[in-house]
Amino acid sequence: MRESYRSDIEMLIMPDDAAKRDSAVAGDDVEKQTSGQSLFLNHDVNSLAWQDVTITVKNRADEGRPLDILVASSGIVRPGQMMALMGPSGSGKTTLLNTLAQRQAPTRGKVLINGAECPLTTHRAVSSFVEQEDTLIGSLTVEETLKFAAKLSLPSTVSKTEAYSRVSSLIDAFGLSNQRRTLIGTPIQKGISGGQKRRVSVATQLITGPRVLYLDEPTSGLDSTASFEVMSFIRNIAKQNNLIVIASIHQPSTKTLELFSKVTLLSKGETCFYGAVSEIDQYFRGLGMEIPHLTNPSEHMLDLTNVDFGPQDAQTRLDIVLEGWKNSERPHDLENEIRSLSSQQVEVAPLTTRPSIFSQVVTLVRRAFIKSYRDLVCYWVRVAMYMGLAIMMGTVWLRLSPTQDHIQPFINAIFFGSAFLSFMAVAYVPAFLEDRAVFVKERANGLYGPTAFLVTNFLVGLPFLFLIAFLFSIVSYWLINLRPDGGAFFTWIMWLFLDLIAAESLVVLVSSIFPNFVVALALVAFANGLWMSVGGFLVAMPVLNVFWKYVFHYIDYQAYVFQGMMVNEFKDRNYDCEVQDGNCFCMYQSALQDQCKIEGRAVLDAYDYAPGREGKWVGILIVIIVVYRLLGWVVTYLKKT
Ligand SMILES: Nc1ncnc2c1ncn2[C@@H]1O[C@H](COP(=O)(O)OP(=O)(O)OP(=O)(O)O)[C@@H](O)[C@H]1O
Repeated sequence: MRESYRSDIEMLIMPDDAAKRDSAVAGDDVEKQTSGQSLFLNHDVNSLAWQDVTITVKNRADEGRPLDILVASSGIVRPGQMMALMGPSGSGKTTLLNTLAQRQAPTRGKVLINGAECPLTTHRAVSSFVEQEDTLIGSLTVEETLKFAAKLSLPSTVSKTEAYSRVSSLIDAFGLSNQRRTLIGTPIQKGISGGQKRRVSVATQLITGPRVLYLDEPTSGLDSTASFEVMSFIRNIAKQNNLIVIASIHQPSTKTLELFSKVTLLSKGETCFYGAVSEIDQYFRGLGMEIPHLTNPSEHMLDLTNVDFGPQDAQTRLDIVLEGWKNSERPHDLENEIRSLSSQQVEVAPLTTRPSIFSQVVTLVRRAFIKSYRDLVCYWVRVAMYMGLAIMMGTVWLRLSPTQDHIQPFINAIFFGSAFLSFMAVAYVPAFLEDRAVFVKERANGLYGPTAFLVTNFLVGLPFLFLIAFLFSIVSYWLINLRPDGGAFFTWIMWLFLDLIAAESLVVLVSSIFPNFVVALALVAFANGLWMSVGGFLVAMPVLNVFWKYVFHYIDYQAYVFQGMMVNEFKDRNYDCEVQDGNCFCMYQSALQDQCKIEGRAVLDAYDYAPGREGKWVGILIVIIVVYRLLGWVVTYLKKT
């Protein structure tokens, strides 16, 4: 069942326009009117060409000797045209696409816009790159996804009305009007189809009105019908807006191939064919390699150029294709066509007015807020888990009494509460990695940087962690019967809150260094095990050997939380000693011994946790949190993938 989300948070995203849209853009009529209209007509870029582009790498398999993975590739694409980069796996499609998009510098040759080489900033300003993997946020609707993309990418000079109009036009142009308020979808909440997801991904890249669009395998993972649908929408938009589209594509169906204007066919980095789709048939017939009746031309071209899985004479056949290309007039004609391009620097407004970090953080916080209250797995399952833990703890250590035989269970409950809750932060690893994947993609597209990402992550985490600390404590604190005092209760919540922030900061740091689910999970679990062991409770400080003490104990955030909670429990509470046959036996010696009681401070003395140092411990915890976060920022800043 597809859920239709009435955008109750619309006012949050684009308040003015949500209201206007409700009155103005509600019906199908308007949708029909807007579809087919130009979204952002390209007036600036009249050609994208590449000339003799060669990429040489150090061959991993041959002691780093030079290896050409792309050899003297040339081509030209004009406005309204869509070019397919085709070839068998490993033929160099992605390498060429990345080079054209200036994500990779050519060893030799040039990439020209309007016949001239242009600076990277200009190229970025006029183009967009759609990655192979969709990294959409599953708990947002189609419309919200585009609105947030608009908010993050459009300069402040673009008015809200204009931004909304772009979003609306894109939704219509990509045939997503009926899915406007449907969720993208998560593993447990069904959303739009795979093809529709691809269309949303492409639409988000068109918000800024690029003139050139690069697509890395836009149809991968889609069946032939969905592939055709996705490419048809892109083709129509390219035609209507005079856009230049270049897509690497593996094996399009005949119908999908016909949507393209041109094809570059590669094998082992060399050009096998470059030209109009309509010329494929005639060209290969000329080589004596006619496309057999009822055979898909892409399949035929791949068969001719694939030497990995082809028949024994595959290499001979490929040599004929390569020779055929070199000996034809075509490379020469292409060279002349590129040379004849009148060199003219592209004029585009530099993106100097990007949204400020503050505005990016506000947008990202709003987006994360929506995600958090909709994404069951990410947040509510974790809340449920902590509540289960609270009930478990509260009932295992049920209603302890202030007597000496319950002193140890109290201490154990404090240790378990602080250590295990911190340990459970491992459950945050998948959610963080998911957010990070979205960030990596959005950063590559120039939307925002590590500061906005990590500040948002921190801010969004705070209320959630406070909620967990509060709900967990409200159940477990009173069931266990920890010191029954309002002030003590809120102090306990404060320690738990700091504990959870530190634990989550550790998750952010570790998962940023190792952005792999299993590795991050194992390392966070290991680190928590380490903090438990060296905290001073399981192995008393005088016994703990100097290595663990001086290298790890003093940076162990769990230790400060445990000490703080111990002081909170024992500082102002007295415990009854045991009376046997009228005699009083006290486990701890204190000033109240003559009243057959133990002063809680005597317990603290035994652990050397003198009250009065809580402020310092809170300070140390904050420093640990800040250091984790700063290190997380440094790693994220340096690590681009
Ligand atoms: N340092 C290197 N040493 C050896 N080979 C390399 C090196 N770097 C890249 N290659 C090879 O260059 C070729 C081009 O890779 P590219 O990813 O561009 O191909 P592709 O056509 O996009 O493949 P696919 O369809 O599988 O994505 C591959 O065969 C790759 O193994």
